[in-house]
Amino acid sequence: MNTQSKVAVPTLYEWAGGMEKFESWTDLFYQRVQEDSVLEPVFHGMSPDHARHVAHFIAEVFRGPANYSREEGSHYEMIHHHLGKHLTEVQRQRWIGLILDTADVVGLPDDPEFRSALVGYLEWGSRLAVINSKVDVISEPMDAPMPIWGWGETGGPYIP
Ligand code: HEM
Repeated sequence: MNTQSKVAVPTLYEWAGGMEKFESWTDLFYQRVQEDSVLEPVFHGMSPDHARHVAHFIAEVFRGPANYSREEGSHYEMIHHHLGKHLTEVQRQRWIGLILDTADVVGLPDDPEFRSALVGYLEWGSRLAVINSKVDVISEPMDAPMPIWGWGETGGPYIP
């Protein structure tokens, strides 16, 4: 019997393991970026807060606490960071490959439902980052809301 409907469905943030998990993920990812020949030039000289801000951004999108939008930026500002960077598809694919590999290294959940949602979000967000990097002005309003991501159509969380 499928008992899923009788239990509260966790958010992606909760299922991932909370803020420490997001922070350890992006910390290690941006350390590895600095050793990657394709990505190092893209992120050369990035702010020491970069990894933490990206962790807080994704955690908030996954329905975690609003650290990013309360203290560190907004959806509009996040887009602004990508403007005029002229990111390429080769760089995006390396970014996706490395961040997913790092998800395995730090032990983010690897069940099919979570990974489907994670990959869906990273594909969506990274493609928008590339699109935004080709323009110099943002078409979104300054008060554009943060995106919200959920389990999607897979019906998660995965129950073995
Ligand atoms: C889901 C996908 C993505 C998210 C959520 C995201 C999020 C962010 C955030 C929050 C910042 C601001 C960091 C800060 O405040 O210091 C930022 C900056 C930046 N991102 Fe992304 N990003 C994504 C994809 C990408 C991709 C695919 C690339 C390149 C391949 C990229 C390149 C950059 C660069 C170059 C900056 C500016 C770094 C600097 O301050 O020098 N981003 N991103």
